[in-house]
Amino acid sequence: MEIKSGHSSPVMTDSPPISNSRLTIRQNRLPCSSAAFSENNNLLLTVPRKKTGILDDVKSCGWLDAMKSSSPPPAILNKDSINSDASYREWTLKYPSALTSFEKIMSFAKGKRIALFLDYDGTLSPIVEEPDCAYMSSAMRTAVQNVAKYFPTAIISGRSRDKVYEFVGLSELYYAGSHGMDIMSPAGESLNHEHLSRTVSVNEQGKDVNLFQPASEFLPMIDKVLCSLVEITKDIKGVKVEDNKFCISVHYRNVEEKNWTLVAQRVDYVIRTYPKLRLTHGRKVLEIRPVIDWDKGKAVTFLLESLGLNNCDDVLPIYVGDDRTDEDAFK
Ligand SMILES: O=P(O)(O)OC[C@H]1O[C@H](O[C@H]2O[C@H](CO)[C@@H](O)[C@H](O)[C@H]2O)[C@H](O)[C@@H](O)[C@@H]1O
Repeated sequence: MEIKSGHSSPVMTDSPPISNSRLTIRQNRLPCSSAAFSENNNLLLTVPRKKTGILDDVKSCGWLDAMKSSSPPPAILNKDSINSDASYREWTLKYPSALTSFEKIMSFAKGKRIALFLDYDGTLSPIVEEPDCAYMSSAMRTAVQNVAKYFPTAIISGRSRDKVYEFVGLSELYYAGSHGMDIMSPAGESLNHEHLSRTVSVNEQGKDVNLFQPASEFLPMIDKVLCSLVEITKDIKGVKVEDNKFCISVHYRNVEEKNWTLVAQRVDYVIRTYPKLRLTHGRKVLEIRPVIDWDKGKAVTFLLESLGLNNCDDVLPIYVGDDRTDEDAFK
């Protein structure tokens, strides 16, 4: 995709966002050398550091626990075991499924204009071992296509926008990749925002589309970190480092559990030298992204404002998602 013209940047901030700050890392710069690292795997344990990085959490087990619990084991996904799991039952009382109140939602939606926001992984596609194979079914694609005939519909994903577009393949949708940091309108639709400006680009079919990329200045840094992460994790079997354009995913789903600490240590080693990057945690994945005041929730608000659907009593935005990063949008 080729950028045709540039406009001013959106507001950015160096302060960590309120949400998702649980894994924010702020540490002193240290030289990063993968050669030195691979010569001595214990190097990290000998480097003095401030008590704010993931390594400290790993040492005190908190991080490892978080890594273990970041995706429920298959047993808990079984219907019978869900019913017999007391803590899960208790949780569902506090957070009941929207589907059990479907009639209520339908009557609430009556006469309202709906805007639909959909997460991709775990929502439109099943969670699978290999991230590159998380295909959505054609039945799901048809359902999304049908709903988009009636309501503005957007996919909001942690993946790169290109990748999620490749999976979904519907040109009539809005796409927000990289956890909302890369927003694209369908051809012929604009992203009109009162305060934030967008760029005009050309899509694969040669048609004009609008882009909004609040983290574009971080691209060179992200590219550098991507290379370092690939290099520093290459000897850990099962690690996959995924380029999500404005953010990076380090997958450990296929890594032996005994090596999870090692994955955390290596990621910490690279990231600690970049105070402008932060770390969040998804389903068996560590996600590295720029410290800007932007997330899936901000992307949803931006789209509602661009569509002229904010602050209207007759608008019902609906967000469907399954992961921690979706909580920013639920809020
Ligand atoms: O915001 P999303 O669309 O939900 O994307 C979040 C991450 O999803 C992908 O990883 C997850 O799904 C994979 C495929 O099922 C699975 O193998 C992995 O363990 C999950 O974490 C994607 O690969 C990441 O880049 C996204 O950030």
